[in-house]
Amino acid sequence: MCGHAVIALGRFAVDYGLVKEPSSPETQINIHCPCGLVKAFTQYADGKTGAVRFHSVPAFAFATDVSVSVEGYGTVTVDISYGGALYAFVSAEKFGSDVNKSKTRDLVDAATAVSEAVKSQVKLYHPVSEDLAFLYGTILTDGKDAFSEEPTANMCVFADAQVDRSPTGSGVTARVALQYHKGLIRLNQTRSFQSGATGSVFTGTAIEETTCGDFKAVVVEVKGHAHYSGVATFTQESDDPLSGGFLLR
Ligand SMILES: O=C(O)[C@H]1NCC[C@@H]1O
Repeated sequence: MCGHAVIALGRFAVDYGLVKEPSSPETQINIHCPCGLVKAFTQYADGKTGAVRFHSVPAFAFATDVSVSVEGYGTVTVDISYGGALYAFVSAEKFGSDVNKSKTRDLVDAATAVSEAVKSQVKLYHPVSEDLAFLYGTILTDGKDAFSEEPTANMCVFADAQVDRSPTGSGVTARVALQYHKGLIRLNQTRSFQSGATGSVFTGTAIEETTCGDFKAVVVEVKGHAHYSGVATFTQESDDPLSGGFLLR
Protein backbone atom coordinates (compact mmCIF):
# COMPACT_ATOMS: atom_id res chain seq x y z
CA MET A 1 0.00 0.00 0.00
CA CYS A 2 1.32 3.45 -0.79
CA GLY A 3 -0.03 6.21 1.46
CA HIS A 4 2.05 8.74 -0.37
CA ALA A 5 0.25 7.77 -3.60
CA VAL A 6 -3.16 7.91 -1.85
CA ILE A 7 -2.42 11.55 -0.97
CA ALA A 8 -1.46 12.25 -4.59
CA LEU A 9 -4.48 10.36 -5.99
CA GLY A 10 -6.80 12.28 -3.67
CA ARG A 11 -5.91 15.48 -5.50
CA PHE A 12 -5.71 13.84 -8.93
CA ALA A 13 -9.21 12.32 -8.65
CA VAL A 14 -10.76 15.73 -8.06
CA ASP A 15 -8.54 17.77 -10.40
CA TYR A 16 -8.99 15.35 -13.33
CA GLY A 17 -12.78 15.05 -12.96
CA LEU A 18 -12.93 11.46 -11.65
CA VAL A 19 -15.30 12.87 -9.03
CA LYS A 20 -18.23 14.40 -10.89
CA GLU A 21 -19.45 16.74 -8.16
CA PRO A 22 -16.69 17.48 -5.65
CA SER A 23 -17.88 18.92 -2.37
CA SER A 24 -16.38 21.64 -0.21
CA PRO A 25 -14.58 21.94 2.15
CA GLU A 26 -13.58 18.30 1.48
CA THR A 27 -14.33 15.59 -1.04
CA GLN A 28 -14.18 11.95 0.03
CA ILE A 29 -12.54 9.47 -2.32
CA ASN A 30 -12.57 5.75 -1.51
CA ILE A 31 -9.50 3.95 -2.80
CA HIS A 32 -9.36 0.16 -2.91
CA CYS A 33 -5.75 -0.70 -2.11
CA PRO A 34 -4.32 -4.25 -1.96
CA CYS A 35 -4.59 -3.98 1.86
CA GLY A 36 -8.25 -2.88 1.81
CA LEU A 37 -10.35 0.27 1.64
CA VAL A 38 -8.54 3.52 2.34
CA LYS A 39 -10.69 6.65 2.63
CA ALA A 40 -9.11 9.85 1.37
CA PHE A 41 -10.47 13.35 2.05
CA THR A 42 -9.27 16.08 -0.29
CA GLN A 43 -9.51 19.74 0.68
CA TYR A 44 -11.47 21.51 -2.04
CA ALA A 45 -12.43 25.19 -2.12
CA ASP A 46 -13.01 27.72 -4.90
CA GLY A 47 -12.23 25.08 -7.53
CA LYS A 48 -8.82 24.26 -6.01
CA THR A 49 -7.58 21.16 -4.26
CA GLY A 50 -5.27 21.26 -1.26
CA ALA A 51 -4.08 18.96 1.50
CA VAL A 52 -5.28 15.34 1.58
CA ARG A 53 -5.83 13.21 4.67
CA PHE A 54 -6.64 9.51 4.66
CA HIS A 55 -7.97 6.96 7.11
CA SER A 56 -5.90 3.79 7.11
CA VAL A 57 -6.88 0.16 7.27
CA PRO A 58 -6.50 -1.29 10.83
CA ALA A 59 -2.85 -0.79 11.79
CA PHE A 60 -1.11 -2.76 14.53
CA ALA A 61 2.19 -3.48 16.24
CA PHE A 62 3.09 -6.96 15.01
CA ALA A 63 6.01 -7.57 17.42
CA THR A 64 8.29 -5.43 19.56
CA ASP A 65 11.90 -5.95 20.68
CA VAL A 66 12.66 -8.67 18.16
CA SER A 67 16.38 -9.55 18.05
CA VAL A 68 17.78 -10.44 14.64
CA SER A 69 21.29 -11.20 13.52
CA VAL A 70 22.15 -8.63 10.86
CA GLU A 71 25.05 -9.38 8.55
CA GLY A 72 27.81 -6.84 9.06
CA TYR A 73 26.11 -5.22 12.04
CA GLY A 74 25.64 -7.98 14.66
CA THR A 75 22.52 -8.47 16.76
CA VAL A 76 19.95 -5.70 16.30
CA THR A 77 16.63 -5.29 18.12
CA VAL A 78 13.75 -4.09 15.95
CA ASP A 79 10.03 -3.48 16.19
CA ILE A 80 7.74 -4.72 13.42
CA SER A 81 4.50 -2.89 12.68
CA TYR A 82 1.78 -2.94 10.04
CA GLY A 83 0.20 0.14 8.45
CA GLY A 84 -1.06 -1.26 5.14
CA ALA A 85 2.35 -2.90 4.75
CA LEU A 86 4.73 -4.45 7.28
CA TYR A 87 7.86 -2.55 8.23
CA ALA A 88 10.75 -3.11 10.61
CA PHE A 89 11.61 -0.05 12.72
CA VAL A 90 14.96 0.70 14.27
CA SER A 91 16.76 3.86 15.35
CA ALA A 92 19.57 4.84 12.96
CA GLU A 93 21.65 5.51 16.07
CA LYS A 94 22.05 1.74 16.49
CA PHE A 95 24.26 1.86 13.36
CA GLY A 96 26.13 4.98 14.47
CA SER A 97 24.11 6.92 11.88
CA ASP A 98 21.87 9.96 11.87
CA VAL A 99 18.72 9.66 9.79
CA ASN A 100 18.92 13.36 8.84
CA LYS A 101 22.63 13.72 8.24
CA SER A 102 24.30 10.44 7.36
CA LYS A 103 25.11 9.46 3.78
CA THR A 104 22.07 7.92 2.11
CA ARG A 105 24.26 4.98 0.98
CA ASP A 106 25.12 4.12 4.61
CA LEU A 107 21.47 4.32 5.68
CA VAL A 108 20.34 2.20 2.73
CA ASP A 109 22.96 -0.46 3.44
CA ALA A 110 21.98 -0.73 7.11
CA ALA A 111 18.23 -0.75 6.39
CA THR A 112 18.61 -3.32 3.61
CA ALA A 113 20.65 -5.61 5.86
CA VAL A 114 17.92 -5.35 8.53
CA SER A 115 15.20 -6.16 5.97
CA GLU A 116 17.09 -9.23 4.81
CA ALA A 117 17.60 -10.40 8.40
CA VAL A 118 13.93 -9.96 9.31
CA LYS A 119 12.75 -11.66 6.12
CA SER A 120 14.90 -14.70 6.78
CA GLN A 121 14.56 -14.93 10.57
CA VAL A 122 11.04 -13.79 11.48
CA LYS A 123 7.84 -15.59 10.49
CA LEU A 124 5.45 -12.86 9.49
CA TYR A 125 1.70 -13.17 9.54
CA HIS A 126 -1.34 -11.08 8.68
CA PRO A 127 -4.80 -12.05 9.97
CA VAL A 128 -6.67 -10.92 6.85
CA SER A 129 -4.55 -12.25 4.01
CA GLU A 130 -1.34 -14.22 3.52
CA ASP A 131 -0.60 -11.86 0.62
CA LEU A 132 -0.04 -9.06 3.15
CA ALA A 133 2.37 -11.10 5.29
CA PHE A 134 5.63 -9.83 3.81
CA LEU A 135 8.12 -7.23 4.94
CA TYR A 136 7.98 -4.22 2.63
CA GLY A 137 11.00 -2.47 4.11
CA THR A 138 12.87 -1.07 7.06
CA ILE A 139 12.29 2.40 8.46
CA LEU A 140 15.23 4.00 10.22
CA THR A 141 14.17 6.62 12.75
CA ASP A 142 15.71 9.33 14.91
CA GLY A 143 14.44 7.37 17.92
CA LYS A 144 12.18 10.23 19.06
CA ASP A 145 9.06 8.16 19.66
CA ALA A 146 7.88 9.80 22.89
CA PHE A 147 5.23 12.44 22.18
CA SER A 148 6.52 15.87 21.23
CA GLU A 149 5.23 18.82 19.23
CA GLU A 150 8.51 18.64 17.29
CA PRO A 151 8.61 16.47 14.14
CA THR A 152 10.32 13.10 14.37
CA ALA A 153 12.33 11.97 11.36
CA ASN A 154 12.39 8.67 9.54
CA MET A 155 13.74 7.21 6.33
CA CYS A 156 12.01 4.30 4.63
CA VAL A 157 14.05 1.88 2.53
CA PHE A 158 11.56 -0.35 0.75
CA ALA A 159 11.15 -2.91 -2.04
CA ASP A 160 14.47 -3.26 -3.92
CA ALA A 161 16.42 -0.93 -1.60
CA GLN A 162 14.49 2.13 -2.82
CA VAL A 163 14.47 5.25 -0.65
CA ASP A 164 11.13 6.96 -0.10
CA ARG A 165 11.27 10.70 -0.72
CA SER A 166 8.18 11.13 1.49
CA PRO A 167 7.79 10.34 5.21
CA THR A 168 5.92 7.21 3.93
CA GLY A 169 2.14 7.14 4.34
CA SER A 170 1.95 3.45 5.24
CA GLY A 171 5.12 3.82 7.34
CA VAL A 172 3.71 6.75 9.33
CA THR A 173 0.57 4.66 9.83
CA ALA A 174 2.63 1.74 11.13
CA ARG A 175 4.80 3.99 13.32
CA VAL A 176 1.75 5.66 14.90
CA ALA A 177 0.28 2.20 15.62
CA LEU A 178 3.58 1.25 17.27
CA GLN A 179 3.74 4.43 19.35
CA TYR A 180 0.12 3.93 20.40
CA HIS A 181 0.80 0.30 21.32
CA LYS A 182 3.72 1.43 23.50
CA GLY A 183 1.56 4.06 25.24
CA LEU A 184 3.65 6.91 23.85
CA ILE A 185 0.73 8.71 22.22
CA ARG A 186 -2.99 8.93 22.94
CA LEU A 187 -5.97 8.83 20.61
CA ASN A 188 -6.36 12.08 18.66
CA GLN A 189 -2.86 13.29 19.56
CA THR A 190 -1.19 14.39 16.34
CA ARG A 191 2.51 13.95 15.61
CA SER A 192 4.53 15.25 12.69
CA PHE A 193 6.81 12.92 10.74
CA GLN A 194 9.59 14.28 8.58
CA SER A 195 11.40 12.52 5.77
CA GLY A 196 15.09 12.21 6.60
CA ALA A 197 15.65 12.21 2.83
CA THR A 198 13.87 15.41 1.80
CA GLY A 199 12.48 17.08 4.92
CA SER A 200 8.86 16.78 3.69
CA VAL A 201 6.29 16.32 6.46
CA PHE A 202 3.13 14.26 7.05
CA THR A 203 1.10 14.30 10.23
CA GLY A 204 -0.21 11.10 11.81
CA THR A 205 -2.95 10.59 14.38
CA ALA A 206 -4.48 7.45 15.87
CA ILE A 207 -8.18 8.25 15.64
CA GLU A 208 -9.98 5.05 16.60
CA GLU A 209 -9.30 1.75 18.33
CA THR A 210 -10.21 -1.36 16.40
CA THR A 211 -8.96 -4.91 15.89
CA CYS A 212 -7.34 -6.91 13.11
CA GLY A 213 -7.81 -10.60 13.87
CA ASP A 214 -6.28 -11.09 17.32
CA PHE A 215 -4.28 -7.87 17.15
CA LYS A 216 -5.42 -4.70 18.93
CA ALA A 217 -5.30 -2.12 16.16
CA VAL A 218 -5.94 1.54 15.43
CA VAL A 219 -7.21 3.49 12.46
CA VAL A 220 -4.64 6.16 11.67
CA GLU A 221 -5.25 9.45 9.92
CA VAL A 222 -2.31 10.64 7.82
CA LYS A 223 -2.27 14.09 6.25
CA GLY A 224 0.03 15.65 3.70
CA HIS A 225 0.36 17.66 0.51
CA ALA A 226 1.02 16.39 -3.00
CA HIS A 227 2.22 18.50 -5.91
CA TYR A 228 2.15 18.00 -9.67
CA SER A 229 5.49 17.65 -11.38
CA GLY A 230 4.35 16.95 -14.94
CA VAL A 231 2.15 14.96 -17.28
CA ALA A 232 3.64 12.04 -19.19
CA THR A 233 2.58 9.70 -21.97
CA PHE A 234 4.21 6.27 -22.10
CA THR A 235 4.43 4.33 -25.33
CA GLN A 236 5.05 0.59 -25.71
CA GLU A 237 6.15 -0.64 -29.12
CA SER A 238 5.71 -4.36 -29.78
CA ASP A 239 9.29 -4.82 -31.04
CA ASP A 240 10.94 -2.98 -28.13
CA PRO A 241 12.87 -5.61 -26.12
CA LEU A 242 12.84 -3.29 -23.09
CA SER A 243 9.14 -2.39 -23.28
CA GLY A 244 8.49 -4.30 -20.03
CA GLY A 245 10.99 -2.08 -18.24
CA PHE A 246 14.29 -2.95 -16.57
CA LEU A 247 15.88 -2.69 -13.18
CA LEU A 248 19.42 -1.58 -12.48
CA ARG A 249 20.76 -2.79 -9.11
O1 LIG B 1 3.88 6.30 1.26
C1 LIG B 1 3.93 5.07 1.19
O2 LIG B 1 3.20 4.37 1.89
C2 LIG B 1 4.87 4.44 0.18
N1 LIG B 1 5.95 5.25 -0.28
C3 LIG B 1 6.96 4.33 -0.78
C4 LIG B 1 6.79 3.10 0.05
C5 LIG B 1 5.33 3.08 0.41
O3 LIG B 1 4.64 2.26 -0.49
